Amino acid sequence: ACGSKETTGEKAGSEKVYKVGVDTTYPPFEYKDGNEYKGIDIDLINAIAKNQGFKIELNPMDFGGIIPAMQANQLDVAIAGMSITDERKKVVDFSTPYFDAGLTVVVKKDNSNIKSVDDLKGKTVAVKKGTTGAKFAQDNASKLGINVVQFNDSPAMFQEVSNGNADALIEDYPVISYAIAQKDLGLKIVGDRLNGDQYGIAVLKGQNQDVLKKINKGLAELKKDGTYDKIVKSYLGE
Ligand SMILES: NC(=O)CC[C@H](N)C(=O)O
Repeated sequence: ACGSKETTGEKAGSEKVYKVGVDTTYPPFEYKDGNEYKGIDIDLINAIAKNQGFKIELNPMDFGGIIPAMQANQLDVAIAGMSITDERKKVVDFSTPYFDAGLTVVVKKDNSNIKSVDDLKGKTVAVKKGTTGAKFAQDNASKLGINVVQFNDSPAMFQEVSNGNADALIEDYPVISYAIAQKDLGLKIVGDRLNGDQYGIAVLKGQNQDVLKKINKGLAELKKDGTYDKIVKSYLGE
């Protein structure tokens, strides 16, 4: 009876709840269904936290705000269909890759002039702020001769092409193919994937290394025991 009560109290009171940044609207990776957040990323981070015994709290926001929020110490972790890039590696540390994505060009279904990225000369291309798609468009704007317009979220960007205000958009292949399969957006994918982006879970560079280790360990265990495949299949089918 010497001090055990105090120790227990301290431990319970100081348990860290990791703040996890997620994209607001990015099915099948994250989306709101009623009051509940769902998606591959949501199920995955919950399963990792359960497997490794840490607590999380979801913080949905526009994708472009996630890395700035990490830098302002408002988030500990991010899982947001975030592509692993060398540029981002200067400010965040990534987990091992957990999903193969890659960028693709999307146009209106009845557009027969744009068959690939090479047909975009003189066209207006919609992108989402802070994404690898936005970076691709900006980096290649003069080479491709495109006019780039930016949006805060994917649905707004899709809408811009659906309603004819922009000629094309750039989005991650699994996201736009899921969106097109879910409902008729009047859009189609053209050409080959522009790159081989892979998704990673991020922490601020040099920070939260303990939880990053747990994330990698949890990810490996969930891949081995079939949980990872089960989660992906529950959204994407076979
Ligand atoms: N949530 C997103 O829109 C992510 C887009 C892209 N994978 C990126 O990392 O920039």
